[in-house]
Amino acid sequence: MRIDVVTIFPGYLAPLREALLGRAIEAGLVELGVHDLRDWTHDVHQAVDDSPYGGGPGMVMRPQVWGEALDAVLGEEPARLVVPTPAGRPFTQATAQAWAAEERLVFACGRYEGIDQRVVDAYADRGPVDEVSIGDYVLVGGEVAVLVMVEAVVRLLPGVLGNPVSAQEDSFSDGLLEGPAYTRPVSWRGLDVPDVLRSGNHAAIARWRRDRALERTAARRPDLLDALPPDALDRADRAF
Ligand SMILES: CN1CCCC[C@@H]1Cn1ccc2ccc(-c3n[nH]c(N)c3C#N)cc21
Repeated sequence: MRIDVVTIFPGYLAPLREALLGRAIEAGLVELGVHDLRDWTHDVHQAVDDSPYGGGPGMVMRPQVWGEALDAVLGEEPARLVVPTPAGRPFTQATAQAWAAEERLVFACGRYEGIDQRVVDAYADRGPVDEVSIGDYVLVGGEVAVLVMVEAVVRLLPGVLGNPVSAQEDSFSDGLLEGPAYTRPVSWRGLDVPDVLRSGNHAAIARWRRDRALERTAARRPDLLDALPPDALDRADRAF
């Protein structure tokens, strides 16, 4: 997979070259290009924004600069263009799984009040464009959202995670939140690891973990339970 990111703050994306993602890049599993939007300005001030038509607070990012940048970065190769915005469709684990099958992702990081809408409209004729949000809160720009989305996608690529089973057993992968996890010591500050996890009874351990996941999901994210397909819960689950 090739990932390109266009931003006025390239340094914000430096964490993508650290740790797991950095190793994936070094292993050739991912190619990453980070591009400074101001490289496509032509004025001495390197202006990327202007006042909003219709008035209102703040500034809007200029379509001309974005058009030159995305024409250059996208080139003729097909790619999914992703534009983070609080007004976008929710980015979910299902989105990450779908995008993990893409050959190319290009992320356009907005700032100020956002990017002139005509940029999204113009590129919608050239390929898939997704306006997505990572959650119901307001950030200052798209860069942090790109860090989140790139990590969620790249970790799903074959060869990136040491233990591929992990990705299958994630929270959300089976529609439920993950239950609690424990490691040594068996007793810590008067708190003990649940006996079942030390029993060696794998069926009992699996049942206990499923029950804790159901319990946590019901308590914290009942919406996820409601969204499960009818056959997702077996008789033992329903008994819980
Ligand atoms: C605050 N300021 C005026 C109101 C509109 C947004 C703007 C800031 N801003 C500019 C570009 C940009 C991109 C993404 C996000 C963003 N916020 N929350 C999310 N879940 C996001 C995503 N994904 C915020 C952005």
